[in-house]
Amino acid sequence: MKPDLDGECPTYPYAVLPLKSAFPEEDLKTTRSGRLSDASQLWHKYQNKLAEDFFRHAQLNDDNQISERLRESYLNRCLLAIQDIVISIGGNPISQYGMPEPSFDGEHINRDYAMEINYDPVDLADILQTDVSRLTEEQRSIFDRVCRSVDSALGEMLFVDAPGGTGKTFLTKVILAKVRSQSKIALAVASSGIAATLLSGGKTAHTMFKIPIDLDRTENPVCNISRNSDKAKVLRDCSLIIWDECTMANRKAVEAVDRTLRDIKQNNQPMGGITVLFCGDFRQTLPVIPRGTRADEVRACLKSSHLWHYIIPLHLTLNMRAQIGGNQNAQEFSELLLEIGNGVYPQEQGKVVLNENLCSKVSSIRDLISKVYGNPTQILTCENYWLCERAILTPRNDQAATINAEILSLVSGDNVEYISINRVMEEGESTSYPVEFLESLSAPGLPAHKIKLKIGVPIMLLRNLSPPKLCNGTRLKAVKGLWLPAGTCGVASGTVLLSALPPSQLMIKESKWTRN
Ligand SMILES: Nc1ncnc2c1ncn2[C@@H]1O[C@H](COP(=O)(O)OP(=O)(O)OP(=O)(O)O)[C@@H](O)[C@H]1O
Repeated sequence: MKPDLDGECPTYPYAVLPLKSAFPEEDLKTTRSGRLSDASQLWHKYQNKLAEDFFRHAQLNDDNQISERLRESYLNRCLLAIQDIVISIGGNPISQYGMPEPSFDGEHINRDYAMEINYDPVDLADILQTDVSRLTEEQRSIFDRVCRSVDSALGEMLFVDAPGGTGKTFLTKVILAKVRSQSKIALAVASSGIAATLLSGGKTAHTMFKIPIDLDRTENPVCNISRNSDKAKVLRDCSLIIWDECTMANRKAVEAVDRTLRDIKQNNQPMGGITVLFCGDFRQTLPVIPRGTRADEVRACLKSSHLWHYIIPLHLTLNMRAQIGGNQNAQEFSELLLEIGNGVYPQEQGKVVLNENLCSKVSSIRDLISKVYGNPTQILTCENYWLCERAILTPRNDQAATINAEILSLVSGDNVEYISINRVMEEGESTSYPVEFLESLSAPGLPAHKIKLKIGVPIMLLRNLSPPKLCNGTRLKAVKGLWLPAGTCGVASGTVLLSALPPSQLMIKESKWTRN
């Protein structure tokens, strides 16, 4: 929810924003600050329209007219669903924004289940109508193979080896639409939050399957899902799982899911007999093992799992990104990436040298910045799409800090400095952990002790404080309110997110920081 920046109480249920187009403009009475003035009146006027999907399900199930009692019950379910969205965005129930309070009496709604079966049939039909005929021959053959496995409940495990740009996202979207259009459950997961946002209904594998964080604690980890839970019901009825970026997943995570599914489905086939489509590219990043060697990474990857023997490999080879753009350099670049990934591209002292036609060489960080952003002052006024099209990537945090400092110095405006709390939780330990030591720590996935921001500069979110929308790696832009605890940001892809990030208490267990 929007923080109370200009002295008025927050009254706008922002979750209704996506539904805005459903309401006639004249009914969207807003206050001077752009907030909805009477959400309750809007609900009473449009409740039947908003609850259409719930009524449709009731009619499909009961095959007759809905009684008044049932109608009330479905309206209540609709309110509960809206409340879920509002809470996921702002953390407050809808009654705080003037909407009627939904009742929980006698209702047990399996929200996980409802989410997986409530895909809009019109959207699914649209995808199928436009995209199935566009599949290339190799995409079509994988599509047919997966559909056959789902239709005949073969419970196969398939792996699509898909180098970047070969149309894996496009293909998985069509497969998901096909299976969901048959009123079956198809779950879409990815190993990273950013990849999950590209999948329809996608979640990270850890969230979906409640995979334990510390996989090394036990030899045979299992997921934290009990047989009688709501989640277990979803998994029991699931027909297909698509797992993107499986090549980055620790094999123990996949094995934990396998054990859990066998148990929940009481079926000793791999993955409890559910068809699973793994996607990924072993030429790209393998599982990250902190301070691990190359051998540790290889040992942790899916290919080293006993499950790999059951997996049927399939391949996407045609680079659609290069094909569609018709850009010769894009084709050459995709071939070069494959050669590097396959380890056959020549190296000079452990480094690869790129052809001049595929890159521009720069001699300093300032040159690099001007190559990417032109005059950095335009960052302040540029459109979000311009910012979305450019980024500077670097493998190390210290290099990122240097580049950030340089860009900040070139952009006009005042620096606002944020400093993390630099005290230990147990006062008695303060002599072992002096302030200077705490300030020098640089934890993975967390900002440094001191960060500087200016209005308008792009920021990358390091921690998913509010998944799935704000997952790790989401790019934000500081738009106003930098004096707030953590600023008010807009998502760089265009949607303005009116949300103050809550102060968090995070605990990091890192043996390298234990002082003797
Ligand atoms: N059969 C197709 N017909 C038309 N366009 C396609 C087809 N397959 C893929 N594309 C387009 O090609 C581009 C690359 O596809 P996509 O993003 O699915 O690839 P990807 O393998 O997921 O890439 P990456 O791994 O780099 O994210 C996209 O613009 C996509 O819309």
